Amino acid sequence: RFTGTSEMTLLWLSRQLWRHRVKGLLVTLVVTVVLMLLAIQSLQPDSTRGHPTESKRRRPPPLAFLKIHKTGSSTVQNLLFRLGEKEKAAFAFPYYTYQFAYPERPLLPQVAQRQRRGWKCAAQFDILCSHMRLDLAQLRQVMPQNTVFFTLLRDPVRTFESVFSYFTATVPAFAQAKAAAAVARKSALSVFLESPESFWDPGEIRNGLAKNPMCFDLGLNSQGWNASWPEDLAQLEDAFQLVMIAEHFDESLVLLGALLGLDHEDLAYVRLNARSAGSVATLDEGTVGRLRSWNALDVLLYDFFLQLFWEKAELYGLDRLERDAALLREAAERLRQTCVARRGVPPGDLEDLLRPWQTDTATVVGYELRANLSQQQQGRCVRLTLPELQYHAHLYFLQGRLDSLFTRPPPVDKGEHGIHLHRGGEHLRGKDGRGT
Ligand SMILES: Nc1ncnc2c1ncn2[C@@H]1O[C@H](COP(=O)(O)OS(=O)(=O)O)[C@@H](OP(=O)(O)O)[C@H]1O
Repeated sequence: RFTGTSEMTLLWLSRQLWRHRVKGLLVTLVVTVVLMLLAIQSLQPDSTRGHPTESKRRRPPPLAFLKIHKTGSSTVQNLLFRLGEKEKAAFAFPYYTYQFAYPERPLLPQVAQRQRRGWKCAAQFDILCSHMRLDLAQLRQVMPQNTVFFTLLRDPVRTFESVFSYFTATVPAFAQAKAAAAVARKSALSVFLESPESFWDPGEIRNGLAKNPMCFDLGLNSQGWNASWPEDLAQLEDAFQLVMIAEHFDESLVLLGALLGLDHEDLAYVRLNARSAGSVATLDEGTVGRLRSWNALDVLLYDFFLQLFWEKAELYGLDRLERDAALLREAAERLRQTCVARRGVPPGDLEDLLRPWQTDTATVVGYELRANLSQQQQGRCVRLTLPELQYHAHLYFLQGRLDSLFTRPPPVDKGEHGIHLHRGGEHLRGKDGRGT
């Protein structure tokens, strides 16, 4: 796909990256950064698509999307990345990484640190959509006053199953259940659900996702029922102009489009970060019941916002919503037909640029693009399928920040090859918190 020296370097780097995937922490991080730089520089600029409304369209307001784990949030983030890149938006990114100090919440220091270090910073941010644990007060200080806040929820049973599968090795409560399951010769999830309390230490912050993960990401007290719950929900209802629902993804996007003045072409997407069928557990009725009871606050949260969602849908008009969702599906299907040769592609078959981050316990599939795309189509199609970490790296580069990674290092460990990396090299750390 890429030509000449760049192609040979890429091939070499690809092999190195794959070979050292598990053990080569610092070396691989350096390789990853260079690889991203080379590959991403090869992307053609996303030239405007020239549909009739393009020139007349008003610029969307500033946006803050709370990216809640395992709800379909990477699909929405990709859409915002594409939109923001086209509009030359200023992204409020975390410092050298893809998430805001998760699961801690020092959002402001992370943003301010960049400014202190002299990175090019716009007067105000247009889009914030990286993982964080919500802290409304800080978020309001970072983003302009007229920011539109929105987020996405997913059925709590499916969300937890996905969280468990993806983070089995890194959430301590899950890892302990996995160890016990190996002895009992059962699945880690079923062992965990038999007695979740016995694996769960609520004082361990890395266990945040182990119970009511959506509430946790929303910054709520997610450990159990508490008196402030109704008030907390009311605050969220106040703060978020839209809470989308993954089970009604297209309808949610139509409502988002109406809120932001976007059309179907802007909203077209492919489903990102999906696990292979083999990584998804089949849940019997008993397991579903146990999942719902362990995640009772997430169930309440979801039911509350599902009702609100339908109220918004009724205001929009249910028939109109279905019509517009059908048009969006058509636009998305056209784009998929143009771009995608094969979906559900296992990681080993994907080129590095398009390979989603993998964990030890879940296989995440991706897309193979059609051959013979024009340069313009290639730019658009690569962006459509570009996984979260790679797209972060690309936008960092565009905003002149990856450059700073090499020329203006923060206080650091000195990595191999004499290149300074931020401590632990979080910049391109994997989504389970380990290096690549
Ligand atoms: N459009 C749409 N509709 C419904 N569901 C979707 C959609 N896009 C992604 N997904 C599913 O969301 C899961 C990935 O979620 P995230 O991208 O939020 O994960 S992450 O926290 O950023 O790693 C992942 O779920 P699992 O496959 O069950 O793990 C995706 O399949």
